[in-house]
Amino acid sequence: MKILKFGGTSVGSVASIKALLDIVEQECKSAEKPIVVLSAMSGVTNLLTAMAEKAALAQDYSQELKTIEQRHFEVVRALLPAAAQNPVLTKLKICFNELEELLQAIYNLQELSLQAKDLVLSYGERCSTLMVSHIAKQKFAEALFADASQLIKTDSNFGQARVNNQLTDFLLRDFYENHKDKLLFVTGFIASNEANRVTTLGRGGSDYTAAILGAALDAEEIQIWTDVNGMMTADPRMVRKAFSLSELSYIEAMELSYFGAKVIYPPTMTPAFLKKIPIVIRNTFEPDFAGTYIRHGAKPSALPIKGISSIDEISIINLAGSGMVGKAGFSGRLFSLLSREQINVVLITQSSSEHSITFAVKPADAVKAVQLISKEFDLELQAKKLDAPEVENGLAVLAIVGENMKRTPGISGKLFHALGRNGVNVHAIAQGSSEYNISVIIAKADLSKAVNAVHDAFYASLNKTLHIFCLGTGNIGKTLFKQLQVQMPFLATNNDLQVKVMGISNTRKMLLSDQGIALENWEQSLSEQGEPANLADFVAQLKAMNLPNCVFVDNTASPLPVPHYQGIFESSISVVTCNKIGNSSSLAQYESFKNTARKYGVDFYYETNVGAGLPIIRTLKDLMTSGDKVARIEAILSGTISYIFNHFKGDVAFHEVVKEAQEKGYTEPDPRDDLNGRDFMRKMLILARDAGYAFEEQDVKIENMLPEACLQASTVADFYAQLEANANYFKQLKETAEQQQKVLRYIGKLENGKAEITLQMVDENHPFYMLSGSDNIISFTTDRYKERPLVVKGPGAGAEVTAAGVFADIINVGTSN
Ligand SMILES: NC(=O)C1=CN([C@@H]2O[C@H](COP(=O)(O)OP(=O)(O)OC[C@H]3O[C@@H](n4cnc5c(N)ncnc54)[C@H](O)[C@@H]3O)[C@@H](O)[C@H]2O)C=CC1
Ligand SMILES: N[C@@H](CC=O)C(=O)O
Ligand code: NA
Repeated sequence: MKILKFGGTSVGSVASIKALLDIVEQECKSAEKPIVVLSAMSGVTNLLTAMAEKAALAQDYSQELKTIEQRHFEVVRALLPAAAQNPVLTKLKICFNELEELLQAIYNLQELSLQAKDLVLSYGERCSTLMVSHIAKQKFAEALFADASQLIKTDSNFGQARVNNQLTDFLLRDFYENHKDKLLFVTGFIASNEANRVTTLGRGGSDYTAAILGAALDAEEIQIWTDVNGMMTADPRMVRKAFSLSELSYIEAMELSYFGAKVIYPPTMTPAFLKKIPIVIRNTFEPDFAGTYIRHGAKPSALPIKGISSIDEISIINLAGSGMVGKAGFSGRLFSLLSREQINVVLITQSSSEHSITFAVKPADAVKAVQLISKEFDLELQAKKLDAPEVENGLAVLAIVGENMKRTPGISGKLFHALGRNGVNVHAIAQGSSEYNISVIIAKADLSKAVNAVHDAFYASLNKTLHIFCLGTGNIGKTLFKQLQVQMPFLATNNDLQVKVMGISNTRKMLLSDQGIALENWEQSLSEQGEPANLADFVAQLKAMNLPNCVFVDNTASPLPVPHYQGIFESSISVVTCNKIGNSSSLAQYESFKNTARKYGVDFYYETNVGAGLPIIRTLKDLMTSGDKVARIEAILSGTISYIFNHFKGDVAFHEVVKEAQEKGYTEPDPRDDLNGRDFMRKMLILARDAGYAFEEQDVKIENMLPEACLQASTVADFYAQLEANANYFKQLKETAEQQQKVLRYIGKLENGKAEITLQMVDENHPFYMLSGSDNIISFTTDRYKERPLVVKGPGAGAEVTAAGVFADIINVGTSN
């Protein structure tokens, strides 16, 4: 025989009751009839509580009473034929009249005892079960209403009564023996004490009723029918990727439901565990879904943890003082005091020196706990053997749960890495000695980010989500979006990575979306849904989203985003940038970015600052971190000038080649920055700094290759006009080189603590002679690459290769998370 328990949402509406009866009908096809246990209609227990509290304050509660009546009557009218309605409505009306009298008595006394409250609450289950059992009679003539307050016996701990198992088992077996032929509909949640006063089994106690029945009657299975697909890896309202678990052990289910996963009431597990009766959690609204099995000998899963649970509101109390050291009775006194006063301690941690204890309670209990402690330990406080208790509010608990944890090393490492990497500060840690649960206390504001980050860390096969925020939708920004869009399926399959663009801004518009922006039509979304751009707001909003695994991508050529990097790092967000301004401004700022990123455990990647996508920054970093010493760097690092010199041939005019370079996307947004050597200077400066030189801008000497009038041009149009006007100067330069069978090269050199960029004519013996297109070339002469330098060469400008470099940096953040 099976026990089928239906929760509040399953008896909450006409449609759900129909679904419930279909499920019961299906079960009735098996050899033995099931026993059905029901909760109150959803929301009714809350209404009953509110009414009782109002009555005790002599306030009007008639509206709530009317609502409860109407909800029951509506169901009866919808599900029973007219002729069958009256007897049921009458029975319900009698119940509501009794309830009203009871509330009137509370109103008159202006006093609400726990006993009276239990009696008020009992009407929820009694009315719903009475109603459903009568509706069921239409399908099953043998349907019978059974009031569990006559069958389950408890002590007099009203509100959370403890079951007298022996007597209860006896009564239940006896009742079942005599009613085996009936289809029993039993009230959940309620019981009675020795004096036959109604008691309740604690909030969510209908699950417990099902387990008590199951254990007493040796049921083959206890089914808990609810409105979700079983127990999930995390709260699906917080973690979109949470998924249903197919199987759990009793202990895992207990640990998961203790913190938050309110799918099953934790005490339910004990009777089922003792009798090894499987519990299965199923969804009334998706009856075909197999649900979650909680059973003895549950197969250990391949996953190191089963789930993540949380409590979103908690306070911690810190107790410290010399009086606690070695005092065996101290914790005993403390915790029996709290238990006596019904303060539930959620978690405890104690330092090994025994000098301090931290424990967590519900915020509503924190003040009371401090008062009780202050009174109980008055002497110790006065003698300064104990410091005044400290309360910290606004906290949450996150716990990872799983039996496999104790067999798998590195679990806590992974947990703390995910938290640290995302800037989640841990206030306290507790690990059960069972090692089924590691709990951390964190700020409530960080909970959602933390649960998502931890979920991503442990369920890697589900694809980790990298949240990116992009500034700049120009040449590079646009190309990056195209590349990302094409590559997304590959990343999901091969890198277990999902890249979501959460925000885009240019100088005109900005758009942030917590769902992510689809890259197929980002331009349309930005123009139609975007707000006027405001950089400070954009940064403030992306920080406030407090998402895990975040990257800020600066694809602008503007100085304005740069001052925000610092605060972005401090919010534990990585930065990827092709904008050279950040790293080539003051040395102090360059160092501060590096140090802050390191301090907050995030990445700062800027490969495209030098040589676009060519692996130059990375190569230098590898040389430096492996202890090599750079003796000399020689390089051509302006793709634009390289292109110009490679194409300034024959009759073509200089300014026309410059124009071509701009049209091909090699130049800076302002081509003057390339031709006046400024862009090259920035690259040399960044390289010098990465090679360990404390350089400022003026330490890189630039040999100017333009006539003065070109340098003085005040607009880009004027610049082109001046290039044209000085055509002869460039022509001469070219011809001089050609006459000597040489080519023009703009070459940077860093050696002996000096950096310079010079215009040179080189012959075919020079290693930089053979270049084409927008090629960059760099040679590193180091302690280890002494005889023959390490050379990197290839296209060093252009939207495709630059966006690809930014892309690779983003993925490197994703995979180092
Ligand atoms: N073109 C190339 O081959 C390479 C370019 N880079 C760098 O790439 C960066 C971008 O270059 P392009 O895409 O060609 O520039 P672009 O001028 O085409 O685009 C710049 C974008 O940044 C946006 N922007 C500017 N200031 C902004 C602000 N304060 N807030 C929000 N958005 C802002 C603009 O609206 C525009 O969408 C530059 O820093 C450049 O040095 C780096 C390596 C190679
Ligand atoms: N404008 C730059 C682009 C790469 O940084 C160049 O020409 O090299
Ligand atoms: Na590069």
